[in-house]
Amino acid sequence: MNIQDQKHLNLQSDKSTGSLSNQDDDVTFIKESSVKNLLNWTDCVDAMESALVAISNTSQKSDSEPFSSQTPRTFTFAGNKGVLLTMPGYASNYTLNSVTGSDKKHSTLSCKLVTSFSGNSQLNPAIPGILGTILLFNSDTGKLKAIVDGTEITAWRTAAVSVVATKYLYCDMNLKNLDGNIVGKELAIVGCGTQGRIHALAMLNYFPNVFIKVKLWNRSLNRAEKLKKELNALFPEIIIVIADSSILCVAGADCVVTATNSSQPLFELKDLKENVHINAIGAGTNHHSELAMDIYQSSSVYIESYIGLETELKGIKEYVNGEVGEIVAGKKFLHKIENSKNVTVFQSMGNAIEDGVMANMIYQKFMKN
Ligand SMILES: NC(=O)C1=CN([C@@H]2O[C@H](COP(=O)(O)OP(=O)(O)OC[C@H]3O[C@@H](n4cnc5c(N)ncnc54)[C@H](O)[C@@H]3O)[C@@H](O)[C@H]2O)C=CC1
Ligand SMILES: O=C(O)C1=NCCCC1
Repeated sequence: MNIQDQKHLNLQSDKSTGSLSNQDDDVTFIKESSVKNLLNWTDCVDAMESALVAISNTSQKSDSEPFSSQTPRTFTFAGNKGVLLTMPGYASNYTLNSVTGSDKKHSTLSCKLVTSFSGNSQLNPAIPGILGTILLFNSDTGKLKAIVDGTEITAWRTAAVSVVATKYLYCDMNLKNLDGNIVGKELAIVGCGTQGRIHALAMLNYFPNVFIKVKLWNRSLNRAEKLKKELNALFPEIIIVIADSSILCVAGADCVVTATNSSQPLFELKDLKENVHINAIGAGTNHHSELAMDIYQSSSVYIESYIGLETELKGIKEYVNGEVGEIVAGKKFLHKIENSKNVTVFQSMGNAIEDGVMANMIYQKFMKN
């Protein structure tokens, strides 16, 4: 039997081996196509809102409040070809409102193993540069309970976290005119690979009727053209254009997503209009190389976790105003910088708690089916 087709993967049922033995010990394997079938933006954004709140609470203060614990992720380099990251985390007392209701509290112990090999896009056929697997453990016994494909989850959870950040950090998101009409906004997608594409889909699906125009830029034109075609088919009412440069892409935009491997800034503060919100996703030599330093210096900057800040975002540490989860939970108000262009930046990095919460959300839906 093809292992991919099994719902439950009995790792070993022979007692003589001393390994896993009965029904309760079955390890559930959730393959990529099953994960894809169970993903939707409402559930993902709802789950990521819970995850971000749990991230911002790092100790247990009561029996009911969400909290989490995690260590900095590790990086094992495979020469100069790529890297393997391990991302362990524990999240407790969080809810998955849209999936299991607001009364059910979840606890998740997990570890994502994820590789990043940027050369994968040059293979024939190409495969994703970021490939992940998430291990879910029983959080009472520590026993492995599920292996969930993490490639699609990584893409969706990153975009869903950006949606939450946009919802809470983009001050201009209440877009009604005095006459009650919505003011059409412009979205710029800088980098049209896996992350650029999924961010475009997330933003346009989650904020319907907000964006009337999307500008795309990619280093190689064919990727921008491919995304334009896909978006035209899905959102015929929205104007989709390809920009000639990253600077022209962000000019006049209200909301920007950067999702490249660029080690050099793709634009500066002067290239942006006022009140812009930026979701900076990609990583070059470090995680904040896509935006010029003057943007961080004069914007309200939010991240997922202070843990990542210490280890991976040292270069912008002094400009960070808080975690998105602190704003979501109402622990902090959005920081305003006087006499500035009122730009907000969500500096994304990826976080183990997001992966654990997403994998559990998928697991809950999978087991219901
Ligand atoms: N913040 C987070 O949680 C996550 C961040 N990432 C990061 O996001 C970035 C994009 O990832 P994917 O979309 O999966 O990769 P991808 O390979 O599918 O797309 C990358 C895009 O960036 C463009 N690009 C590459 N080098 C460039 C350069 N020097 N200048 C301008 N454009 C360049 C390519 O043309 C391509 O379209 C990567 O840096 C990755 O590490 C990925 C997953 C999660
Ligand atoms: O959080 C993740 O997953 C990743 N972040 C940075 C790039 C590799 C994947």
